[in-house]
Amino acid sequence: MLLDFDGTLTPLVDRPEAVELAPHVKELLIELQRLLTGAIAVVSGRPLEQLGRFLHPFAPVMLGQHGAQWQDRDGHHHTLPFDAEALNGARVRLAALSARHPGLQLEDKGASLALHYRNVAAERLDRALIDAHAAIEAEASRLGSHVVHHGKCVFDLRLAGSDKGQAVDRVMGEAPFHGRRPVFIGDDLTDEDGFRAAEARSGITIKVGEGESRARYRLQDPAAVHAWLAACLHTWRETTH
Ligand SMILES: O=P(O)(O)OC[C@H]1O[C@H](O[C@H]2O[C@H](CO)[C@@H](O)[C@H](O)[C@H]2O)[C@H](O)[C@@H](O)[C@@H]1O
Repeated sequence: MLLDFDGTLTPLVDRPEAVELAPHVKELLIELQRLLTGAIAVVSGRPLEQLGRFLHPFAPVMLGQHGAQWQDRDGHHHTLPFDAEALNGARVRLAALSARHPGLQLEDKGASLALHYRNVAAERLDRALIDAHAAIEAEASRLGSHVVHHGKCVFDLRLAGSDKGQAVDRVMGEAPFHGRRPVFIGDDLTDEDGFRAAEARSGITIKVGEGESRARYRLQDPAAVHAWLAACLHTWRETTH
């Protein structure tokens, strides 16, 4: 079971730090983890440290920053290499830009940066989008190590060289996932790579919400995801007794 986080496990909220996973959903996920003998992973654009905090005490296999960060069997975190000093330059310039645009928020993810525009007022949005897009593309060209990904009300300056498809391959190559059929659930463009990789392994793919997708199935929103997971848990419990 491979789950995206924002927009899939949790509803989207105004600020990245304001997200919360309800205690009953954590309990559900912990139960699923037990039943699936550990074969449950969260594959997210967020950094691992954040994910660990938001999910606690649920502690699944985690892949962060769209696959550029992962945990090994001993729980150690790994990140694709990048030039921290060069990224710091980008961080300083993008922070200055966000200070000039009310509502524009810079998220520092360690190895990647995101410019969120969900809270920019409608009358300022066009200008903010033009400036934010130009600035973040310029930083991607300067760095060479990063690419721009346009997510939900966000420009993500993420590490190149990996995506959620590679994250799925990484997870599925190891126990306890190896040899099982993946189920990938996600809501955003970045999850399409995960769907492709899951399909290649005859997996089940579920898109959350509206919009074009290569996924085979559809759930309306995170509440529907929770209900579906609860139904799976119920059925699997019945069949394993
Ligand atoms: O791959 P995901 O787990 O879906 O992460 C994608 C991005 O999610 C977060 O941003 C999104 O959710 C925020 C909180 O609901 C919302 O305010 C924002 O507009 C969304 O884009 C996160 O902050 C990013 O770092 C992730 O890349």
